[in-house]
Amino acid sequence: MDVEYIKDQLTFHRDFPKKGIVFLDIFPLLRDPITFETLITHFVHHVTSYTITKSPTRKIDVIVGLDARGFLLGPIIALRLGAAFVPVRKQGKLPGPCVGASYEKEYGVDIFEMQENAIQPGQSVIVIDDLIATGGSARAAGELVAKQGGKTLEYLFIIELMFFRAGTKLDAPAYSIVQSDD
Ligand SMILES: O=P(O)(O)OC[C@H]1O[C@H](OP(=O)(O)OP(=O)(O)O)[C@H](O)[C@@H]1O
Ligand SMILES: Nc1ncnc2[nH]cnc12
Repeated sequence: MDVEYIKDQLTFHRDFPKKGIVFLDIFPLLRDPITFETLITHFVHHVTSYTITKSPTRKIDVIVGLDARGFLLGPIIALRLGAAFVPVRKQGKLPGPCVGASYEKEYGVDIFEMQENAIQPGQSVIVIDDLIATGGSARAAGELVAKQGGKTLEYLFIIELMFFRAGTKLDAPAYSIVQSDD
């Protein structure tokens, strides 16, 4: 029921940001407080009923959110779970020593960074973003978590675009509320 509710409000834009790309816009979900609440509750329920059982301490220590749309979801979920929130940002945006990882996306190449010691060795981590397309961003984020000694238990997304099903390998399972069929 909540899946259909969320799916109905996702919108697609052809040829954005460049020709040939069908851009998926999640912002309509955030415009409606009931939809936004449904979305967050869905993620929190998934984590508490499924993901947490895979953590040795039965606790999620860190939610990692990806620049920029992962920042809209990650801190809220972190607060609800009593976990830390750690941002992964595009290169040059975070102060102090950082660890980095490069990745290729649907429409370009980028470098992600995370502040050094933002994650402690052995901590249980969930990575969250709005969507997964090629999986390049998620894979780079997982690399940063691993570089700091963290353990990614799961990758969470609102929607998984078809490219991901074509075979990107991550070091932990990916969970998406909606599967795209375009
Ligand atoms: O699975 P991938 O092919 O890596 O693509 C998914 C990523 O692309 C989008 O972000 P984008 O890099 O466009 O940045 P933005 O959030 O700053 O718009 C999206 O929010 C994901 O982070
Ligand atoms: N098709 C798409 N729509 C929205 N964000 C994206 N990020 C990468 N591919 C995307």
